[in-house]
Amino acid sequence: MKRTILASVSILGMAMGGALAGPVTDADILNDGKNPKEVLTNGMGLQAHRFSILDKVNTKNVQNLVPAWSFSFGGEKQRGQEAQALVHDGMVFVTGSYSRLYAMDAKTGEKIWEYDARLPEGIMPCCDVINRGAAIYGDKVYFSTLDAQIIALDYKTGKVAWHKAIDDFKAGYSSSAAPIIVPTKANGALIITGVSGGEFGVVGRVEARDVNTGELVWARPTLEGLVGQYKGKDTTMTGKANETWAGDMYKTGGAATWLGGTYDPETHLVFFGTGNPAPWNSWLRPGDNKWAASRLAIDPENGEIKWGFQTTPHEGWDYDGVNEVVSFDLQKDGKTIKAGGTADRNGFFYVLDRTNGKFIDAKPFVEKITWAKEIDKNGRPVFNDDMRPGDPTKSEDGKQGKTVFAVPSFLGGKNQMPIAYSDQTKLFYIPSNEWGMDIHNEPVVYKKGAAYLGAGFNIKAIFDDHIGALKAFDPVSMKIVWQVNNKAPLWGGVMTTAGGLVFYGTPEGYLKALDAKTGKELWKFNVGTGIVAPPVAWEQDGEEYIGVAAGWGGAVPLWGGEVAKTFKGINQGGSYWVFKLPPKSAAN
Ligand SMILES: O=C(O)c1cc(C(=O)O)c2c(n1)C(=O)C(=O)c1cc(C(=O)O)[nH]c1-2
Ligand SMILES: [Ca+2]
Repeated sequence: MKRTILASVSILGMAMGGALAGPVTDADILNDGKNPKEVLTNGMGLQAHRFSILDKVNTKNVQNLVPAWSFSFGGEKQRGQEAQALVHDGMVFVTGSYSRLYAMDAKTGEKIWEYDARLPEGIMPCCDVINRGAAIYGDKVYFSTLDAQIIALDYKTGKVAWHKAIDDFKAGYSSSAAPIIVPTKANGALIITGVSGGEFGVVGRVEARDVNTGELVWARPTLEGLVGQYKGKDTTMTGKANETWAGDMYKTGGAATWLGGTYDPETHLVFFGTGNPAPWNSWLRPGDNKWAASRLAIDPENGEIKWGFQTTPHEGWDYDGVNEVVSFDLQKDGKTIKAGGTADRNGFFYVLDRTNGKFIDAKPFVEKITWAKEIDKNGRPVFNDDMRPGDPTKSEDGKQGKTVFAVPSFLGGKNQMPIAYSDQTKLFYIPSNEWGMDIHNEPVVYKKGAAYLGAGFNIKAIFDDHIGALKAFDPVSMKIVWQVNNKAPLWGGVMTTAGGLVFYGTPEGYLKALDAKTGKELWKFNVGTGIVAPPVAWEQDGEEYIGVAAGWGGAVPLWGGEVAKTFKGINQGGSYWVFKLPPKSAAN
């Protein structure tokens, strides 16, 4: 009897795409999200739905979920574990916050190998030691490090295949995002990454490298007035110099691409968001400051910009526009539109036509927004002028402009934690935060490798009972369908499944499962430290496994001002947790 069941499971497994052994191919990458035995991309599929087609764990049995294994990241000072894991060839790959990469046995959690990038003294990450995950292709697994390097390792042994510098960490560059793999016609599969360092006046860019050698194929600066590169030669300029920037300000203008990108095979476009323009003090840089606080669609063949959409022109509150563009089919007025959904740090959820960047709609996903009244029909915010921190040169001593209380705080309606889109409910699930800040501007001059803000701030709660709120958002009605509040700010990503579930973690240490239709809490488990990473699911020997990295940290404890003081009790750490249903007899 048992043999028959096993045999039928494996036949089904083959029909759905079995567990892959050996090198990861273009087809495997393009198929990610459709083969439940593998998780090959950040986003659980190139379009970043974070939707698992698995339904073995579902609304009826999720309350029985128990730990299968847990893995310690070991070492000292562990914290800020923001990475999404990858699963391939019976192995789980996850990056740790101190630029480490761990390979574990997917069934037992046993360590297979570990790689420590050994960070030098003097690195300058703005927002804690963090890393959001790896990429996998061929026989290699890839990740970038806080000292702005990118490293390829043999995925079976952890041996270094190549190692390249993205940029100079002493100039404020770092790297915190998971790279993405994109198959191209002209240059085969490319590994595409961004840069971090907007708080130090770096020059934001997206770049693509050869997966086999790490050689640079193209680079695309995000700041208007700078010239792109293709195979060592200059190409086109991004926009026109000084059209939306004054003087030379664009040369240290930020717009870092620090959250990484997504790729849409249907339009063959790579989408990257861009961070704050530098410095934060917006009085020093009159104009819209393109392409900071924007979304860019880039041609993966050569790095050309196909379209740009700026969410916060003349940004002045650190509303980085890096948030991921999730490609989805929008059913509206009897038509199917190739859309992109994105929950911006500025508190508005945008739906764009992803073929051309045309604005479709934007509505708030947080309860309160003060910096803008609304988004107009062209997609441009209608500013609340008295919510822009005052010009310091207009103050009595010229040193500190007027303080305003702006909502959301600079840590945003949403920050680094990725949203999910359910192919089943057609809803987006957004880990959001409701908070504000006192913010003022100060004079500042650019100095290489020094903080370049020209602002002071203090984040404060706006409601008594919650800061975090997980929202189910309908991109057709542009309304919130349900929300579940959380006392501490949510800082971990979301996964949704064909089992009708939404999984997410909280700083209080709970991994939770909700009913995707109603938001009803169906299960929770405390992992003993705050969760700031997105969960994943995969199938192993016919069972569904659910994994998440645990370890409180990231920007909230560092920059949370008054709010951070209330979370002193949450322990940091570093571990990977995996759950599954107990054997049939135990679960009834
Ligand atoms: O402008 C930038 O280059 C940049 C980079 C990063 C980063 O690399 O993590 C963050 C931010 N900005 C930022 O503004 C921010 O709030 C933030 C939070 C976090 C985090 O991981 O918790 N990173 C970053
Ligand atoms: Ca920033």
